[in-house]
Amino acid sequence: MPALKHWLYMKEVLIVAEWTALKNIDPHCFACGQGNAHGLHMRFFSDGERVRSRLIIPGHLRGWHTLVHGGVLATILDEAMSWAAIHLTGRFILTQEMTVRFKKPVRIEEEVRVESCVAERISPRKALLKAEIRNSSGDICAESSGVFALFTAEAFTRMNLVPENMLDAMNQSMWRSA
Ligand SMILES: CCCCCCCCCCCCCC(=O)SCCNC(=O)CCNC(=O)[C@H](O)C(C)(C)COP(=O)(O)OP(=O)(O)OC[C@H]1O[C@@H](n2cnc3c(N)ncnc32)[C@H](O)[C@@H]1OP(=O)(O)O
Repeated sequence: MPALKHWLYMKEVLIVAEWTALKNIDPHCFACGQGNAHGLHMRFFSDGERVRSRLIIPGHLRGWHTLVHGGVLATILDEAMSWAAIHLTGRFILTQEMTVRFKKPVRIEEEVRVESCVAERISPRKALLKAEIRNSSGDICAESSGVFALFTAEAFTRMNLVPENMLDAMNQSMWRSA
């Protein structure tokens, strides 16, 4: 294989290897459920330090005219921080608090990219997450930070939020790649 072709091939292999698709658990989740007819159908990828997703926000989620509703952007940020919290800390999570800064309008039907990471492991039970949404020009349109409560599988079971059989299934597959 000529050197340039080989280099491009290796680059592609590395890029694919760098960002691994994360396994989806709940098909009904508004943000990541692939079976939710009204949802955002987000799919997530991780490089081990960050989590990211690309999506086109459907027209029915608009606020003003062709602009995406701010609450929808907050949901996207919350979801991205949640997946980062789960995958990068290896814990079940609940969003405890979050702040959002809306910096530029986002248009419906435009591709956006969201990226998130753990900014600080505050304690064994708490982490600070950050996320940002960029438009197709690469501008940061919204950014967030949030405190997430972290739970072991046993502690999350005690919270009684998700049926135990579903939690078991999640616990077995959540930390693996798709
Ligand atoms: C594949 C991966 C993806 C999978 C798909 C899913 C996608 C993701 C879905 C994304 C969805 C998006 C995300 C969403 O939208 S999550 C939905 C939105 N968020 C919520 O509903 C959170 C509601 N808030 C609370 O429940 C509390 O405020 C929390 C729990 C967050 C903090 O409460 P706080 O800090 O004020 O604590 P406390 O002093 O009151 O404690 C009371 C008791 O609670 C227990 N307790 C509390 N914290 C922990 C802990 N960390 N480990 C173990 N136990 C814990 C413990 O018994 C404690 O008593 P003690 O024993 O300490 O004395």
